[in-house]
Amino acid sequence: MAFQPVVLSGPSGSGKSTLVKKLMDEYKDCFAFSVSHTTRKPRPGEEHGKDYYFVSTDEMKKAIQNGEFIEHAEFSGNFYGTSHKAVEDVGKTGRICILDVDMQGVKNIKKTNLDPRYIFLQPPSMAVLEERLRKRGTENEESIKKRLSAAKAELEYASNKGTYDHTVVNDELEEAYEKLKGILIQVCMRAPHVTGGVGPVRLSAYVMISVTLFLNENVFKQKFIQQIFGWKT
Ligand SMILES: Nc1ncnc2c1ncn2[C@@H]1O[C@H](COP(=O)(O)OP(=O)(O)OP(=O)(O)O)[C@@H](O)[C@H]1O
Repeated sequence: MAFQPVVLSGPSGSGKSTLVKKLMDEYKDCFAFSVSHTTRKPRPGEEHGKDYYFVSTDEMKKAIQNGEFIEHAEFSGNFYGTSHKAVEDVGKTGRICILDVDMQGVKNIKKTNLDPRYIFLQPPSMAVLEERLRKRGTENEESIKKRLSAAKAELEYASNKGTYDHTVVNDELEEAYEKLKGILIQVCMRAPHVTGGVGPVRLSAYVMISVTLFLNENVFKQKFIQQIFGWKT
């Protein structure tokens, strides 16, 4: 059984990398990024097939024409893309594939038959977003302005009903993280939301999920569920 991939999107500075890092640190066997293709040259230490699939521009263009990519983009003269196969490969390992993409990536994915769960990470306000981007210290003034203006468009797009399956407001980091985990449990279960339940509801949900996952031999996902439900192994 392959799990539904998860698309995590949100303005630059909304906290996507921060939350995904927390998730991967805590549940490294449950989630993975797909390996992207790029036409840029490998940097020292980067491995083909692990960090990226390094391909020539000709190969990349052909693959794009063949419809092999879920989404692709060009940045400073190089192509980058996520192939259908790369996402399928993650699914085959029994992990949930996380795609961290911008609004354009979401629009492109919506044109494919990937059928992921779409999660929007929303900053508490534009003022907080600006403050976080400034504090991060990675952008110059021009880049901050560009990101804030893109953020407005992203928020507007996200406000259209049905664009995203879930919205997580990243105000308090721990709260946002817990909410994200609750959504991911739903992806694991492909069943209605149960994390808000207490006592017997949580227990029966836990038993149901465990049996399902056991039958599917996804033992490490049982661990994920156990940890999330507070039953440490
Ligand atoms: N809940 C939070 N409270 C305070 N600071 C936060 C919170 N979440 C993230 N941050 C900080 O905000 C900054 C932006 O977060 P992060 O780099 O994860 O965003 P991003 O969405 O991955 O951005 P980009 O798309 O540009 O990669 C980081 O410095 C991070 O430490």
